[in-house]
Amino acid sequence: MAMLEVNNLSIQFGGLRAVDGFHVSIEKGRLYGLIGPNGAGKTTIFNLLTGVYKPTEGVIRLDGEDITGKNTIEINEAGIARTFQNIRLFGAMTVLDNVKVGLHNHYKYSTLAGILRLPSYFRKEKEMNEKAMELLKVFGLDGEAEYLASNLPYGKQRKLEIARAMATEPKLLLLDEPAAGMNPNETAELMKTIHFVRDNFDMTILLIEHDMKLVSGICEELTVLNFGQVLCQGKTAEVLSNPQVITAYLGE
Ligand SMILES: Nc1ncnc2c1ncn2[C@@H]1O[C@H](COP(=O)(O)OP(=O)(O)OP(=O)(O)O)[C@@H](O)[C@H]1O
Repeated sequence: MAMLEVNNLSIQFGGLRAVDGFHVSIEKGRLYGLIGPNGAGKTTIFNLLTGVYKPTEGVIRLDGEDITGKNTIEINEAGIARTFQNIRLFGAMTVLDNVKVGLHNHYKYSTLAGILRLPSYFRKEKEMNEKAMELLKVFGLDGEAEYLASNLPYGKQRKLEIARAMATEPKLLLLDEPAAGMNPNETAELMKTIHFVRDNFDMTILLIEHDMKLVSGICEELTVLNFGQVLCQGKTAEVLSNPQVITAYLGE
């Protein structure tokens, strides 16, 4: 069974059909790319998959569960986590606290226990600190745990965003243009991080990216989107040599 199965997904904004009959099937553990020209509908698809928008038509299944029409919190709990085109960290919070925000789905204590500082509150806080530090270690950020997130260099902020998404223990990780604004060294480091996440967490990853070096370097399969519709789908090398794809996207 596919980890993500999408059929006939569509959304209309006024007269514009921004996503039109989108379909994809992504196996567990796959590193999958979604590419296409500006305005093709890629981010709108992420917004549909994460419940920001409700589709006009279509079905979304995650690991066999129909999640169509659920809200963002329900979808995160069902197992989809994402990062954004423009990094959205809590800049005034520490690196550690940013990861702990992601852990809150799994570590719940009552408001009363929090206000009264009951033993159960301290126990959960200690567990969360340990778990968050473990994750930061995995991402090589444990040395900066007490830094303010906004003080990290750009490449590390991206890593932290991925670490925070991973703290929610997702089944599917969505990365929206993770290499945007990165220099070549940062992009190379990011490619290692994405591979590492896939291999170590057995994670299924769907990413939107314009950097073709990253796309051809790490994506095993691709969907090319054009004017909201699937133009081409399949193994990366085959898709990138497809004449229609070269005309619509790569040759621009
Ligand atoms: N909330 C909205 N209301 C109206 N139109 C929208 C809305 N969100 C997106 N669109 C339109 O839908 C189309 C697809 O936009 P989207 O941001 O998904 O493209 P994209 O492929 O992610 O582009 P880029 O590569 O530039 O990020 C665009 O024409 C955009 O203007």
